[in-house]
Amino acid sequence: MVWISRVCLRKYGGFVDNLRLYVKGGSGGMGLPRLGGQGGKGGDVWVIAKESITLKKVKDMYPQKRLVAGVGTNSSIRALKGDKGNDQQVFAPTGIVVTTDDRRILGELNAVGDKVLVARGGQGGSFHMGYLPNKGQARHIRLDLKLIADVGLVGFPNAGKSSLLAKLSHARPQVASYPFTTLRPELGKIMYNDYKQVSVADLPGLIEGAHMNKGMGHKFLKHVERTKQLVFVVDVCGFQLSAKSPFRTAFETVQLLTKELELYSDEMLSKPAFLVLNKMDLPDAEQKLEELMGQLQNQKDFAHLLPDAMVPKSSLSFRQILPVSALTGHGIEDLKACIRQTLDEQAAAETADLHRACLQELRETAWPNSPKDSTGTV
Ligand SMILES: Nc1nc2c(ncn2[C@@H]2O[C@H](COP(=O)(O)OP(=O)(O)OP(=O)(O)O)[C@@H](O)[C@H]2O)c(=O)[nH]1
Ligand SMILES: [Mg+2]
Repeated sequence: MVWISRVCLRKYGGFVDNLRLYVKGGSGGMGLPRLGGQGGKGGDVWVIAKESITLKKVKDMYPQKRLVAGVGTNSSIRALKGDKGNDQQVFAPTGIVVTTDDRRILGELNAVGDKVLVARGGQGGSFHMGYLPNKGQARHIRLDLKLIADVGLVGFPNAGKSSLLAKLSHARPQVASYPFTTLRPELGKIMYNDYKQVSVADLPGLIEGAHMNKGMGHKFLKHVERTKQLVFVVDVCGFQLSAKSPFRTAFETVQLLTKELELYSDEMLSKPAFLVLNKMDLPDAEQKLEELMGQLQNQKDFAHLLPDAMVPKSSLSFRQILPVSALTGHGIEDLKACIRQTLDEQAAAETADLHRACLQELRETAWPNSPKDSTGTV
């Protein structure tokens, strides 16, 4: 069955980022006892990554909400071995994680052409099975879209995330002076002089209490689960959601954002993170920046500013703290350079890890009995 929250659809303008489908492999064909014939295997159901497709299109493409593969043909006098049933293929965009209803991961679609087997066809009847065929595997699966970007922008509403994306890249996301202007994730690409491209995801604003489904909740955080870096975008002059909500200084905002990420998943906080203090063109900005730097250096002394439940367990150590103005462009080139440098360092570390693993494997093959060396040096 295709599942999609109607509220979500209404609220986020038809953007579909998850889909639930019923899939069933085809049953096998009957064996032929008289001549020892074997029935054909039932067809399988596959999810395959394809270009230029969205989950919304997938949803529209399968209004029947069920995908059942073909049945294997029976064994007969003319064809003792029955034919395999037709496979069913569901095309989906890249960036999809395919899970069962109980969240067991069946596979991921990271590149065009990646395939995940989601329902196996039943075996055809044969001598060993008393010539009776097996039914195909049947279950519900979920296709969950997680954008694949190098960098994710996270921040409270109105902090200037979309303005920053527009300054960093050619993307033109909607920008406005009210909270929750961005209703769905947007991607942009930073182009460097050496033609390297780095993708950046702008997300709808997070607010305190997002883990309790306040505002847009946590659901969009899944899109930054796989990014390599996080950029916290904070209005240096603070933020107030509405007249009834408390005013939050930049320091409190950093704490609250860290808490929300921590509540979503500890892994989020293990990524390299930058703190971007936006709106440095505003009159009080320099003074606020100084105040914030003092507070960040002595975080424990200022923990009392928020109720205990809102203070994160661990404090984030940012790779860099960058004052910028998405309006004037001040500090944007520095931010681009920091992002690039860290990505290059991460890539170099990954390559070194890979070399170490290859060396270790070579060593184990060549000298199976040699002691293991965690550094991989042969
Ligand atoms: N003065 C000043 N205003 C800015 C700056 N950056 C953004 N703004 C303004 O702040 C408001 C919010 O900007 P957005 O880019 O829409 O903020 P956002 O974080 O994407 O907001 P949501 O999508 O609601 O989460 C807009 O009115 C922008 O023009 C800046 O550097 N300086
Ligand atoms: Mg926005």
